[in-house]
Amino acid sequence: MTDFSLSDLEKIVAERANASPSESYTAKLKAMGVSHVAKKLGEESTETVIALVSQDDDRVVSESADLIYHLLVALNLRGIPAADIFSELGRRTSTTGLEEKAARPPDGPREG
Ligand SMILES: N=c1c2ncn([C@@H]3O[C@H](COP(=O)(O)OP(=O)(O)OP(=O)(O)O)[C@@H](O)[C@H]3O)c2ncn1[C@@H]1O[C@H](COP(=O)(O)O)[C@@H](O)[C@H]1O
Repeated sequence: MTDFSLSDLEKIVAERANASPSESYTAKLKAMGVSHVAKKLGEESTETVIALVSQDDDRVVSESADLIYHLLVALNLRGIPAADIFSELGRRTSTTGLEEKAARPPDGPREG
């Protein structure tokens, strides 16, 4: 068990994004731009899926950590605080997943 949180990692990412790309993987990702980070996020997603269906628990944990780290970097580059994601998840707890899905527009992001 650890009390390390996603907010802690978000702060580290925000700080390291301003470091030199030669010293920081986060800064290197930032220098490559949001499209590159989005591509990396897709790769990490695929690796997580593969781990979930065919690899051991340690690998699932490792790939999930890679995925979450890259998502936090992507959000940082877009200037979106992780708190916005937590707020949205919190808002959704007032309804069931099936009700929330039914209330979504046919396609595209939801408003508000
Ligand atoms: N949590 C992470 C983290 N998870 C994964 N990774 C990196 O993400 C990469 C994922 O592996 P891949 O094989 O997909 O990528 P790669 O081949 O190494 O990289 P590319 O050449 O494809 O860009 C690895 O280089 C990992 O080191 C992370 N890098 C950094 N962090 C956190 O960010 C902090 C700051 O790191 P720096 O920015 O490097 O100082 C660290 O102390 C950690 O807390």
